[in-house]
Amino acid sequence: MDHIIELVELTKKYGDYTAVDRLNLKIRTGEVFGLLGPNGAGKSTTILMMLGLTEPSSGKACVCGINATTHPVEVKRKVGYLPEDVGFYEDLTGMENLLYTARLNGMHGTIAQEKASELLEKVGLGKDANKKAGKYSRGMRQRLGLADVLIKNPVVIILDEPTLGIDPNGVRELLELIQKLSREEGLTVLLSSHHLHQVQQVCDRVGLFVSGQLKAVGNIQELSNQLFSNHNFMIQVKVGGSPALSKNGLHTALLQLKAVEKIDKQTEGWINIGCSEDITPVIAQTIVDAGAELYHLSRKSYGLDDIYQLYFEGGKKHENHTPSQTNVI
Ligand SMILES: Nc1ncnc2c1ncn2[C@@H]1O[C@H](COP(=O)(O)OP(=O)(O)OP(=O)(O)O)[C@@H](O)[C@H]1O
Repeated sequence: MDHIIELVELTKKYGDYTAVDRLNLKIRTGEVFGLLGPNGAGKSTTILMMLGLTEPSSGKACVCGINATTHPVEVKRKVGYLPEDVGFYEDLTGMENLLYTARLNGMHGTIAQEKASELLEKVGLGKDANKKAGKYSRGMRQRLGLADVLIKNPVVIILDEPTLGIDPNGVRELLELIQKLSREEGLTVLLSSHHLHQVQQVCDRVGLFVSGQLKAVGNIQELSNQLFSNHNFMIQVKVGGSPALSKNGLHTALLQLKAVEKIDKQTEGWINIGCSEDITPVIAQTIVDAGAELYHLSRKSYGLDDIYQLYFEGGKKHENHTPSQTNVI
């Protein structure tokens, strides 16, 4: 099966309010997919529909080819779900909590013991296996949550804001662990978050959610191409020399280049040049030929920051937007 999750025109309304609006999305087997969007964008509602925990108003959500609304129990057997806040028996140890889940899933005796130990090692809690869950830090609880999800042998894991409230080191460790699990075990991971940097770090592809709608899907390069197709290459230069020359002669010379689509002059000699193709050497030559002094030249590419800003802070920013990621030539 190429696509392990398939959402077709998935919609959820609460009265007149549309929380999820005609969502179409296919997630490939084995990929780490990020649902990225601000609070209230509809990520959790989408996840609940995938798990069969809330009914869509229209459309459908299929996981492993199974309709989550009509066959929620079958879907739950395939999917491990780690909610924002995992509940554990605080007086039981990490190991005892895992054994409890194992028993609920029909796993007993030595097999359950071995599996629980293996998973605790895998999530980095080997040394803390016999510590009470109530004494675990937030990061440790999330890692125990991952082990708790994995003991059910799922093929898909869905993580809702897994890094919330964890310190930066813990976040890094958890994300590395999620990525490793996906690579080593062939697991499909769906991760919901509003932390763009975390999503960028760990996800193969990202879906951008805004007000219940999926605005764009792809890896960072694809998103960048979809959203900034007007100016595929932004070349930034800092020039000096005669003010008259840089104001008129150079501007005209640059605009005469076929690939140049837009020129934004900034202060202190900085100029952003939007181009349809990478003509970095030609721009350098044009500046020198125009008699200006070239102090800096770099090609910028759009990162998730720019993409996020475009959608979450309004389209107006797009026009004057300065990309954040710089490849200095
Ligand atoms: N049971 C409900 N009744 C009415 N409105 C709801 C209900 N559940 C969610 N909503 C609304 O639907 C919208 C989407 O909520 P949802 O929790 O899916 O967003 P989210 O992207 O997961 O946000 P967060 O990151 O804050 O969890 C929000 O405006 C929310 O208030």
